[in-house]
Amino acid sequence: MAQHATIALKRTGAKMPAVGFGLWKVTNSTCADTVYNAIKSGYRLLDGAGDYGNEKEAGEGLRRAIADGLVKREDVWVTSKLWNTFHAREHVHTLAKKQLGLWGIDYFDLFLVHFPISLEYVDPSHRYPPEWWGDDKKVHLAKVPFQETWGAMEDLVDLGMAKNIGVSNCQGSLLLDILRYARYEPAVNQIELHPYLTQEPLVKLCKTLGIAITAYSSLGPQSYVELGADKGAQNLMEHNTIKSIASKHSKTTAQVLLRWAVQQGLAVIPKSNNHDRLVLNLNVDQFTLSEDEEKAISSLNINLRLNDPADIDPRMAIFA
Ligand SMILES: NC(=O)C1=CN([C@@H]2O[C@H](COP(=O)(O)OP(=O)(O)OC[C@H]3O[C@@H](n4cnc5c(N)ncnc54)[C@H](OP(=O)(O)O)[C@@H]3O)[C@@H](O)[C@H]2O)C=CC1
Ligand SMILES: O=C1CO[C@H](CO)[C@@H](O)[C@@H]1O
Repeated sequence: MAQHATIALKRTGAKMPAVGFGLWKVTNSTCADTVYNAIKSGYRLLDGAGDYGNEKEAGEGLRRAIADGLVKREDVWVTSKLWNTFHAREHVHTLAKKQLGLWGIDYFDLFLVHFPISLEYVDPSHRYPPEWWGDDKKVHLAKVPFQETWGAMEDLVDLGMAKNIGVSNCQGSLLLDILRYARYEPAVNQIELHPYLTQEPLVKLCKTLGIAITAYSSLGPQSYVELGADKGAQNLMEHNTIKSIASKHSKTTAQVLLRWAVQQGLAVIPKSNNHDRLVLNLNVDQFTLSEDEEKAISSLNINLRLNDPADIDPRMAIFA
């Protein structure tokens, strides 16, 4: 099996695979098989979260791959995330334990605070997977200081439940604030990043601080609703700039978009329910974009954010 690129994390030196498999919207009924086949095809990182609602099925696929001798537990990097309703100190440990139980494993390679937004606690025995909204379909903000949540995340490291901890959807100012009090600095910031949202200042800051970046939604807008048509956006996989670069390298447009991120030293976690696409997405190591090609892709930036919690409730504005 070909060796794929990895990114060394600062505190532990752990090598995180640069291309992983994203689990959001991976269909529950096929998730175990999809994960098994992803591992069989060479994926060594799975990116889950409490609210994706498929941790049990993903764990089944992983454990079947281990039982069949395809991999050992230590060969597969499992990332998961703490949902916004569980930020209070007393809930972090309980939820991490529950999520590990669903996966059927005893540690996460990386556990992330999913959003720097705390919502009112909802008992997981009442509703799991968790959501943005309460029973009344309204968002209920809570006031848990991030320092409290981070302290509880650090305890997970001490307890051996998470080998690395990090954040997601965090702006530079919050990262700098966390560094004031962290015993364990965030290893990773998982953020939306694609040619329409290149996030250059944040990428630069994370590089300076030694915080690795995982880019999500690397393929850009997928549906009409997400297109940002008012900003002139279109499906990036159909964009002429990407198409002409892809044809020069005899690659798919998706591979070019993923390569563009990986070549910047970022990790990516593409998701696909389709086996052929899943296989193609992993194979972005065998070609290099020229500097001009990289620049042409980066110049498509229009600061188009597809995943902004403020779209759900304006009080959740976390991006400048
Ligand atoms: N931390 C966070 O807040 C967030 C994290 N994430 C993580 O990032 C992962 C990836 O992000 P996501 O937003 O799902 O977006 P992606 O950019 O990975 O994929 C978007 C869509 O593109 C389609 N697709 C995938 N590969 C190809 C291909 N080669 N050619 C054509 N179409 C393709 C897929 O549909 P199909 O299945 O039909 O192939 C998929 O639904 C998530 O699964 C999740 O793990 C995502 C959003 C937020
Ligand atoms: O990661 C995810 C993708 O984005 C969604 C919308 O904000 C989140 O709910 C989900 O957790």
